Parts: sequence; C-alpha cells; structure tokens
Amino acid sequence: MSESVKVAVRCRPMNSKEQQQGCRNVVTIDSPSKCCTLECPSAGTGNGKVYQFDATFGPEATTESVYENVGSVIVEAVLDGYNGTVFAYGQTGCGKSHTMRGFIERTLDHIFEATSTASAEMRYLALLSYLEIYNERLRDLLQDGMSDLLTLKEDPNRGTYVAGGLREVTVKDAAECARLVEQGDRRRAAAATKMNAASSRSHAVLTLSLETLAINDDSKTENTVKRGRLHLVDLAGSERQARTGATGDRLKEAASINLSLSALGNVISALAAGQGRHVPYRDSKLTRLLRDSLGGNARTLMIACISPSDMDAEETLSTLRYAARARCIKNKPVINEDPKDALLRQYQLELQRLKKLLESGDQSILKELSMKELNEEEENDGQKKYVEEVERLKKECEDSNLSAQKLREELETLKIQYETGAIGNTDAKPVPRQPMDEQDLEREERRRKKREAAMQEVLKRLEKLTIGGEEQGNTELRRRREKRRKKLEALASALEASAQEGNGSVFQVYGQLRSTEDALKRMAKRVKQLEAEAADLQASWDAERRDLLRRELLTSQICDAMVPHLRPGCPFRDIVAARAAATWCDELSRWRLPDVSPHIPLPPPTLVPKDNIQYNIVPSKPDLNNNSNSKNNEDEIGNEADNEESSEHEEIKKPDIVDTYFRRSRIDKLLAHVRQAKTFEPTNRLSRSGGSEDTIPLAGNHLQLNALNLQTSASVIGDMDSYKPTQRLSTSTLAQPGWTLEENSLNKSSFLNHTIKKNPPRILEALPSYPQGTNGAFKFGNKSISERISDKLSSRFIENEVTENHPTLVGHARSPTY
Ligand SMILES: Nc1ncnc2c1ncn2[C@@H]1O[C@H](COP(=O)(O)OP(=O)(O)OP(=O)(O)O)[C@@H](O)[C@H]1O
Repeated sequence: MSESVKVAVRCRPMNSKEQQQGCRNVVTIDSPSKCCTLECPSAGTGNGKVYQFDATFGPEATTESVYENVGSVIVEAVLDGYNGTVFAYGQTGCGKSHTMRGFIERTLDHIFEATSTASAEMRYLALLSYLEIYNERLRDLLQDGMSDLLTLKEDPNRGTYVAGGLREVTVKDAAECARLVEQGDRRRAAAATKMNAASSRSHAVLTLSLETLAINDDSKTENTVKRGRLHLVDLAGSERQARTGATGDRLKEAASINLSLSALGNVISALAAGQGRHVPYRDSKLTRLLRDSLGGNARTLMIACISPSDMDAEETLSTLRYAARARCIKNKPVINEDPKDALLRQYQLELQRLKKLLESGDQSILKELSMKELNEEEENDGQKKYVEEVERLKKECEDSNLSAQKLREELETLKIQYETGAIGNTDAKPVPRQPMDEQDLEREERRRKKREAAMQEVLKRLEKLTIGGEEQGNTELRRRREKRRKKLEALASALEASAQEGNGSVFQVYGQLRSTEDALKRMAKRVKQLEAEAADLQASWDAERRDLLRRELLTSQICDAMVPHLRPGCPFRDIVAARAAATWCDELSRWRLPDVSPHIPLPPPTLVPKDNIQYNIVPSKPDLNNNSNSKNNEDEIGNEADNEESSEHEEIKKPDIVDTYFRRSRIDKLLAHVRQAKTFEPTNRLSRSGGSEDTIPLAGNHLQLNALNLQTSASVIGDMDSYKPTQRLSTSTLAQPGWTLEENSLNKSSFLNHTIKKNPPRILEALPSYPQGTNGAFKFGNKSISERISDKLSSRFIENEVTENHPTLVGHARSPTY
C-alpha cells in the first residue's frame, strides 16, 4: 500500500543577531490546524501565504515534542521491519542540525528501549554506519582513509547501498551508538559562515540497520528475519554567497551543496508531478542515496526547518514550497522479510540444523552422520601420517646431510603414495563395518556432546552479536515502552479512521491543489515578465517607426520643394515617378536614382566657317548617383582639348545656336528679366548653391554648359572692352565667386588644362554682371545694357570679334551676349 511522504515544519526562534537587527517575525505557526502562514511581500499576496502540513511546530516546541509527534512513528515502523527516513531540509542556520541531533539521540533511545524490553525469543542485530557526502564524494565518518573507495551501488534486492568498505559497527546500546556518532560528528566537515557559526558543509547520513528474528522453539514453523533500515539525514543548508560571505573552499562547498539540493528539489518536483515523469535520481549522490526514501520502499518524514525572520522570507517561501510539494510524493513501504544478505538468517539456519540433529530420533540421519564423521576422521589420520612422514624425512635429511636432490626425490615418492592412498591404508585393510557395539555407543555419545557444544557456541555467538530482552526485569522501562506503544497504536488507529473518512484524500487533494496553485502563480509571473518585454519591444518599434515616418516626410517635403526647380526637360518632374524609377543598389547600399537631367535634342552639327564661334550647348548629365567617372571626364576634356587643337585647322560650318535656341518669346522673357535686374547685386550674381558641376574646356571652340547655365563671368564680360587680342585669360581672372578653378595635373603650364567648375545659378542670377552707369543703370561700353541687348538681339546674334584672332579664348570671354 502506498503512502505519502510526511512533512512537518519546524520554525526556530529568532536568534540574538536577528533580534539586534530588529528583524520582523513573518511566520505564524498554528499547530492545531497544522498550518504555517508566511507574510511574504514577494509572494504577491498581502495577507500572507498559508500552507498546511502533517504537523507544524513553532519556536516554543521542543525537539522532544517534535520527535514524539512525528519521529517515533517512523522508528516504530523500522522496528517492524520497514525502511524509514527522516531528513531535515531548509536554509542554512535554520535548525536542521539542531533538530537532527535531537532526533538521533531520541531515535537511539527509542530503538534500544524497544529491543531491550522485548521478549526473550526476540533477537535483534543492530548495525550502525555514518557517512557524509562532501563535495559529491562519499566519506566514512566512522573510520579514516577508506573514503576514496566508497561508491554507491544499486541492487534490485538491497536497493541503493554503499560499496567499497563502509564500516558497519554492531551496536548493542544507545550509549555505544552515541559515542560513535560523536566520533563521526568530529570527522564531519563544518565551518563558520556569516549565517551560522557551525555550518554543516556536507550532507550527513546516519544509518541504523536493525534485523529482527523471533527464535521459535517450534521447528516446524519457519522463523522469518525482518530488516528495517533507518536513515537519519542532516542536509547541508541552501545558501546564498552574498549572505554567507563564503569564499575559497567555503564557496566551493556551497556550490556543491546547492547543486545537490537543487537535484533533490528536482527529484521532489518530478515525484510530486507524478504521471510517469522521469525522476532524475542520478543527478547527485544525495538523490541516489535517498532513492528508496523518496518514491520507493520507505516511510519518510521530511522536517522543513524555517527561520521566522523577514530577512529570510524568500528562502522560507522556497522551503515551504518544496515541503508542500514533497507531501505529494507517494512511497511504497513494505516490510523487508528474509533479506538474502541478513546476518541473522545465517545464524538462524545454523541453529535450526543443529537443533534438528539433536532432537531428531531418526537413526538413519545419525548413522549417515556417523559414517561421514568416521570417514572424515580416517582421512584426517592419513593426512596426519603424511605430515609426520614429511617431517621425519626433513629431520633425516638434516641429520644425515642428504643431498637436496635426494630429499626432493624422497618427497616426490611420498606425495605419490599419499595421493594414491598408500599412506594410512598400507597396513590397514578395509574392514567391514560391524554392528554398533559398546565402543560405538561411546563414540556416538562423544559426537552428540560435540554437536551440543557446537550449538552452544552458535548460540553464544548469536548472544554476543544480537540484542534483545536485556531489560526484561526493568519495570519502569517496560512501562514507558508500553505507554509509547499504546500512544502510537492510538495514533495509527486515528490516522486509519481519518483516512477511511476520506480526510487523507482531502489532504492529498489539498496538497496537489497547492502545488498546482504554485505552478500557476509561477506561470503567471512569467507571463507578466514576457508581457513587459513585449511592451518594451513594441514601444521601441513604435518610436523607430515614428522616426522613419518623419524622415520620410522630410524627404518628401524637400523633394516637393525641389521639384519646381528641376530643369526643364527633366523626365521626372514628379517625385512619385522618380521614386518608381529608382532602384536599390545592394553593393553601394544606397538608391540608384534615375537620370533627372533634361534631355534636349541638339541640332545636327553643320559646317561653319572656321572663324565662326560655335556655342554648342551640350546638355550635361549630372551624376546624381555619385557614380561619375571623373577619369572619363578628364579623358573627355583631354580629348576635347586635343580635338580643339586639331580643329583649329579645320573649317567647320556650325549651326547658329542663337537661332536655334533663342526664339522670340524666350528673348522677350529674358529681356523682361533684364529689365527687372536693376536691383541686381553684382556680388551675388553667381550662386554657389545647388546644381551640378559643369566642365568648361577653356581651349575648345565650343562651350559645354547646361541649358540653363548660360552665364558668364561678370568681370570677364566687364573687361571685354579692354580686352586685347593677344591677351590670354589668366587663371586669377577666372577665379570668380561661384567658380572654382582646378589645375590639371597633366599639363599645368597650359591654360588649356584648366577646368572651371561652377555651381549652376538660377537664371536671373546667371546674368552677367554688367558695368553700371552713373544713374545706376547697367552700362556696357557707352550703351545701357538694355540698349546693347536690344541691338544684339535685333541682329539675333552678336558675333564676338575677338575670337577671330584668338580662337583659344573660350568660356566666359566667349559667352553669348544678349
Ligand atoms: N528550535 C531551536 N531552538 C533553539 N535554537 C535553535 C533552534 N533551531 C536552531 N537553533 C540554533 O540555531 C543555530 C543554527 O542551527 P543549526 O546549526 O542547526 O542550523 P542548520 O540549519 O543546521 O545550518 P547549516 O545548514 O548551516 O548547517 C544553532 O546555534 C542552533 O542551536
């Protein structure tokens, strides 16, 4: 029949340190209702968490009362042949060792009280072992130097046991046990930490194995041996490094302690969850050792030790949670009858055999035995003779100084004779057995006495090893034992009755509900955490999205503002169309914009007289993608320069650009602009803002300009009157605001190798800076600018005479005039 692990909670009193620090009591123990209430702010409930256990003990409870209420039942079960385990669990410094020391003392008293007051037929064999698990290694606390060999083994019959020579001492009374326990405690690892002056640094397991045999005079009924095994486990406490201040070895120990405790926690959780879940017993030595005690063949009591202080509330909560979970673990305790390796069984078998022989009236058995013994005696006689012969030979050898070789030969012959049966039987011929005469009866009597002595010897050995019935005459002890037994019986019957009423299942359901509630709360907490994380992510995505939208808006606004200023002829006057035509370039990680420069078809080139100036307006294609190849441009410039040199000698008739481009309406427009240009500031003529760069080869006979960049340098135009045919345009003259002059590294000496870069001005600003007259009107020579332009326009085109003699002069000096 299965039964749950029993769980009791014991809360220690506030220690002086906690009192000094003014700690608050957050634990309330209600022993009658077996409830423990913890006020824990982190538990999430304002009124505190209530846990119910099999028993609860407050700070005022003595170890005696704890033992009597919950411990003695387990010990009584061990006396009946069950396995039992009592283990103390909890945070460091909360009273585990304090409780277990008291338990060990009382357990030993209890056991030896029971054995000593037992009837004379009851024999008990008690064996004690004491070990610790220190840093995941087993150490024998009852002897030194064997620890490296100790290992844990599992056996289907024996369960988990320690192999490798763990010392098991046969004990007879409580005092002897106490002495051994004291020895073991001295060997046990303990050290001072900030939280406990004598903190256990290992898990200690005291095991008392008790074999029981009822010696029955009735030889027909088989006596059974029962073996109960009791583990009293003082676990090391879970600890936080920050609070214990553990460093070095203490820290290493703490890590090992916490690891094994967490393995124990996992085993408890897995067993509590049930449903065939894998139970990770093998994760630590502690869980392997406690395998039978948790979910196996044992009656188990867990004493959860807690501190009342608010400083320890978190650890207390964790201890209570594990304790509540442990209540759901189901064990299957059975009485261990006739274990194969029981020592008492061997003694019992020997006794039974001897008894059988003595008391049996069956002569055939006796005869058989007599013949066997006679043969044994004869064989012994032969052996004796052989040994005597060997000794004689050795002596002879020593006396007569026989050679070693001779001696060897003699010995060999003797050996062969002995093996073939020659010795001992040489002169004794096989004599047929005579019916028993007086001599035989004497011999038989001798043998019977011998057997009796052997049986007495076995009994003596048993007496020596086993215990039981020593205090039969001690009425006081017997009365105490009787009282305890009655109390326990009453308790057991009450428990049985309550179980029958269904209370047991109610508690069970309650325990399961508690653990489910705990699991749900943990999940709710996790969900809250995840929700907070999701909200954080959402907020950051929103911020990023808003920022992107704003930037997009800015781009749109800039583009919208720029659109009216796009050059005529641009195929993308609409920003949407430009966007659609743009392509993303992975290599450059940027957009490849469409060519937005205007595509104005040029008139076909025609031959013009050599001396005619050709202003061939080449629509520039600004490289908005930043993919321009400056080398190509330079090459182009170079080529053009070369071409120009070569074209100096060519006679080419080129079309009249003005005729082509400056139609009537456009001229009128320009004139209107010019008229408005009275307020025009010469210094601001050339805008530096925006636009692409145009390259103006200075030595060519044509000028490469944007369609709208029909402009010229004011100073150059202004100086036109004073221009001398032989004069070359100096670089300083060209270095006007808004224009930049770059030196071509290929041929610095040549003016041809200079390129002028300029920013495209707006059309009004692009007008040349004309000299002003006294009345503020623009003057060009002795005419006002409007007059001059009218003149020029009336002839549609004013030829610049200076170019006739100076074909190399290009650019500003050759700028078209209006
Ligand atoms: N119920 C109690 N009544 C009085 N004193 C107690 C009680 N429980 C514990 N103490 C005292 O508290 C101190 C710490 O107890 P103990 O050493 O048993 O703690 P522990 O849980 O075994 O700690 P560790 O895990 O570090 O070994 C000891 O001085 C002990 O006497």
